[in-house]
Amino acid sequence: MTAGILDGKATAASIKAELRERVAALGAAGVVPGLGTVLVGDDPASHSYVSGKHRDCEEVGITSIRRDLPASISQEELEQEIEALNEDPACTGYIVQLPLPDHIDTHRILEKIDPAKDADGLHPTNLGRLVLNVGEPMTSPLPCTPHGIVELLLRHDIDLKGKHVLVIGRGVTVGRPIGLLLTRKSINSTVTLAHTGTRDLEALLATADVVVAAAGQPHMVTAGQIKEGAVLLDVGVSRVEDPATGRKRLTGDIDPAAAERASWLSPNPGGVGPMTRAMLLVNVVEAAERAAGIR
Ligand SMILES: Nc1nc2c(c(=O)[nH]1)N[C@@H](CN(C=O)c1ccc(C(=O)N[C@@H](CCC(=O)O)C(=O)O)cc1)CN2
Repeated sequence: MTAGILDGKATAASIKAELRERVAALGAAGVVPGLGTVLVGDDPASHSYVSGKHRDCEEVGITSIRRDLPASISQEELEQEIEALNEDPACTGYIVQLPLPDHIDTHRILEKIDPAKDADGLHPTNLGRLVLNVGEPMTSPLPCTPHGIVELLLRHDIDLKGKHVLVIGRGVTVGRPIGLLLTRKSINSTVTLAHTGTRDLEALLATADVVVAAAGQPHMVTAGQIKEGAVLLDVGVSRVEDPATGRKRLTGDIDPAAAERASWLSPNPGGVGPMTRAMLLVNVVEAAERAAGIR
């Protein structure tokens, strides 16, 4: 068996095409959606992700508002930046790029975001709505990576009903919220959340129908460990030195050789990452539609 490719780039391109039409409809109603980004410090990967988000905005007609701030910024100064975006009518949704420097209290920053402008779906109010299962379809933003994974699977007609999904990694942007989405009645999967304290990961991998690997451990999931025909979603990203060139290379959590035994595999790069970016745009457009009373 050779796995089909869950092509995140192509799927994200279709979603962006759909969004262009919705942005045009908003424009006809006099509403221009605007995405704000708050980036603290000089981490090259974070800079590259934020630049990518603004390129996406340009593609679909969303206005960009970019706040690049020094790593030395204080908690108070950063909170003032957040308050300014909450008040800015041109900014209909925004994100704070993570991770923030160690001296910043990330929870306090995320709590300051106006939940109606929370384009990442990471404000406690919006995560709480997800826990409480408020509205289906949702009336509040969903976290981008979990939403992107579910959309990637559904748009490839992969049936998740009754399937056993093994999620590896308990981070707040992926591992914790994805189980809440997959166990909603409309999807109806059974989810196991594994983490560094999980005793027999091998046994779980050997029986899971779907594996979402979000641990940030290069090639931790291998062909020999998975169930024949499993669906594999590779979320984790590490930068590992290529011994041949001495240069750092993006490496996912799943060994690409696992494609030999899987039914579907999301490549990394080119799988879940582009979907994360696309779902951010969905959140921005939906927030603008709600604010305009269109949704
Ligand atoms: N506020 C947030 N911070 C972070 C999030 C998030 O969703 N919200 N997730 C990650 C970073 N991230 C988005 O911000 C992100 C990471 C990777 C990609 C992506 O498209 N990756 C490409 C490869 C990129 C490369 O070549 O370097 C891919 O997978 O094809 C998009 C978004 C942490 N922080």
